[in-house]
Amino acid sequence: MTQSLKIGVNGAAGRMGRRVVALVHEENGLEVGAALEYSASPHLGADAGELAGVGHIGVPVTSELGERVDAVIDFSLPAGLVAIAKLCGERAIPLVAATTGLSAAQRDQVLSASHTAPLLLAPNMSIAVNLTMKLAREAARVLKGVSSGVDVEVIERHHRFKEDAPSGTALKFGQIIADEMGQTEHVHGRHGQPGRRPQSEIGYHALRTGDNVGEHTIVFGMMGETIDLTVRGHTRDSYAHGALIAARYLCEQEPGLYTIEEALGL
Ligand SMILES: NC(=O)C1=CN([C@@H]2O[C@H](COP(=O)(O)OP(=O)(O)OC[C@H]3O[C@@H](n4cnc5c(N)ncnc54)[C@H](OP(=O)(O)O)[C@@H]3O)[C@@H](O)[C@H]2O)C=CC1
Ligand SMILES: O=C(O)C1=N[C@H](C(=O)O)C[C@H](O)C1
Repeated sequence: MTQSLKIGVNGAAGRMGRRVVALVHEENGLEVGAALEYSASPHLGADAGELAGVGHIGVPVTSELGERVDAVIDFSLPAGLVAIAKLCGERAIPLVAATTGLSAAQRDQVLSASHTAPLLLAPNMSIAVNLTMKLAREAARVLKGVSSGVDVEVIERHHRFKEDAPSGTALKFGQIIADEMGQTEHVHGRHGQPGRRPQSEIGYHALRTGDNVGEHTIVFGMMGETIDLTVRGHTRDSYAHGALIAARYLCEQEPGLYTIEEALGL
């Protein structure tokens, strides 16, 4: 019988971390190896399964990465991701890095783990979202030839507790489209008298309401017609499920940087 993969969950007491703990616990071939939080977390010592609502699993929340962890899944804060990436790099532990809102310097620090460990850094682990990114790339490729111009706007909605804006996913949608269409300016909201809209910009609009788990609409606005590409999360399990697939995938790879598209087979 093959041994289960032991998964460390960084940010284990958070909204995403709890769902990752629950899904790992329930999935054949995976078990929760460590439930990590920062050293001043009020949840230290609590049982991770009880926090996640799946009953006692005998894994206390801790700030120390234990001895036997086969892979780590991180949904925390930028500082938490930087710290766990350093550890994973030092110990050659595969890392699925899902935290968003990193500065350029923090991103570089995280990426350096890929020299010694398998690493996947993506702002969205959902199959539906990553498929929609492929559709957006294809739309941008075709529409860049429209002579009367195409206005691209990215609208995202998230829960009131989200700390970064716009979402990492919105920024990635924008980057994918700019890579195809060539926009050079990324404009965040508009007010006052910004004047006529130039073709060189992509606009971003971040809504924060209630308990929305994540919704993105990419608007391709033209003279005479509009395309809206929308993808909506219903529960956080769409992200958690993709992160589990990514962790299994990384456990079979050499050190290096991998994409969520590769892990999901898109
Ligand atoms: N890539 C993807 O598919 C997705 C990414 N995300 C991203 O994941 C991140 C977490 O989201 P969410 O779960 O909603 O946020 P939460 O705030 O609910 O969870 C984050 C958890 O990390 C803890 N934490 C804070 N600092 C550290 C640290 N240094 N080390 C370890 N843990 C720490 C927080 O503790 P405390 O509350 O005490 O500060 C909290 O328990 C966000 O950046 C979000 O954008 C979210 C969904 C999908
Ligand atoms: O904070 C969230 O909730 C989410 N964050 C990610 C992001 O910033 O793109 C992914 C998802 O939209 C949920």
